[in-house]
Amino acid sequence: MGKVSTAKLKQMKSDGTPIAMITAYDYPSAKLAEEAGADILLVGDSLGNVVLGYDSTIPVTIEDMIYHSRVVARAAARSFIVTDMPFLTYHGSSDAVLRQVARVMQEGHAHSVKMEGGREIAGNVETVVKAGVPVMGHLGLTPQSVHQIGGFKVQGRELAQAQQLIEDAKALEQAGVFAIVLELVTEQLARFVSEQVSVPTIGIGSGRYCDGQVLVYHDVVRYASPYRDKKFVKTYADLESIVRNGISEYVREVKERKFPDESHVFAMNEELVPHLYGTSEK
Ligand SMILES: Nc1nc(=O)c2c([nH]1)NC[C@@H]1CN(c3ccc(C(=O)N[C@@H](CCC(=O)O)C(=O)O)cc3)CN21
Ligand SMILES: CC(C)C(=O)C(=O)O
Ligand SMILES: [Mg+2]
Repeated sequence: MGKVSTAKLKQMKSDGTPIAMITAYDYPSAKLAEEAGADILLVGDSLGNVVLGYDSTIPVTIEDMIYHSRVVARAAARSFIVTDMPFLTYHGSSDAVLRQVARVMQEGHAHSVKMEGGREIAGNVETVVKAGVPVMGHLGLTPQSVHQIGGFKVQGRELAQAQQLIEDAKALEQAGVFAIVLELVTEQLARFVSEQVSVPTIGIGSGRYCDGQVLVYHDVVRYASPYRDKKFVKTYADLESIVRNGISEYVREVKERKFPDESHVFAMNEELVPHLYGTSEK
C-alpha cells in the first residue's frame, strides 16, 4: 500500500472508499494502528482525557501535542498524521498562528494539523493552507469550546444550528481544508454536508454517511477510556480485562514466589559459589 496523502484521501471520497482514522498517542499504538490498515492517525488533543488524566482537552499544551506527535511520527511509515492544534493556539494573528503550526510540523513531525471551528477561524485556516500546510477542519461538537456549548451534546438537531454548520463547512472548504471532522452531528445533517462539500467528511458519532470514520483508540480497544460506554462508541476489543488479569497474575506470582522460576534466571559456574561466600566472610 502506498503512502496516504491529501490527494489520495480526496480520491477515496470520489471512489466511495471509506476512510478509516483512529487516534494514536504513542509508538506502540501508532505502530499497531498502521499495521491494522488505518489511513489516518490522529494525534488528538483527546490525549488529555485518555493518557494525561485531565477531564477536558483544554489543559493540553502545544508542548504535549509536539511530544506525542513526534513519537507517533516515528512509528508511521505509510499513514497520514494529523495533529490537533490545542486550545487557543490558532485564533491570534496570522504570524502567531503560523509560528505555532510551524512548531507542530517541525518539532512534532506532523503531516497536517486539525483546528476546531468554522467561519470564525476560516481566515487563519486559509493562511496556514497558503503556507503549504494541509489543514483538517472540525465541526459539530468541538470539545475545546465545551464551556460555551454547555456539555458534550449532539449538534445540529434544530434547523438554525444545522444551517450554521452547513455554512461553516462551506467556509472551511473555501479556506482550503482537505477534510472535515463532524463530531456528534445528527446523521441526516452529516449526510447532507458530506454531499454538499467536495472534501471528505470524517464522522465521529455522526452516522453512516460520512466519507470516513474516526474513533479514539482507547475507546475502540477499551483501555481505560472515560467515554467507553457512550452511544457513538463501539468496542472491538477489551484490553482492560486482559491487562488487569495479566497484571493481577504477575502480582500474585511475585507474592507467592512463583515468579521468577528457574526458567527465568541466570547462573554463574557453581564452583565459584563457595568463593563468593568465602570473600564475604573475610
Ligand atoms: N476517549 C475519548 N473519546 C472521545 O470520543 C472523545 C474524548 N475522549 N475526548 C474529547 C471528546 C469528547 N467527546 C465526547 C464526550 C462525551 C459525549 C457524550 O456524552 N455524548 C452524549 C450526548 C447526549 C445528547 O446530546 O443527546 C451521549 O450520551 O452520548 C460525546 C463525545 C468525544 N471526544
Ligand atoms: C475525537 C477526535 C476527532 C479528536 O479531535 C481528538 O481525538 O482529539
Ligand atoms: Mg481533538
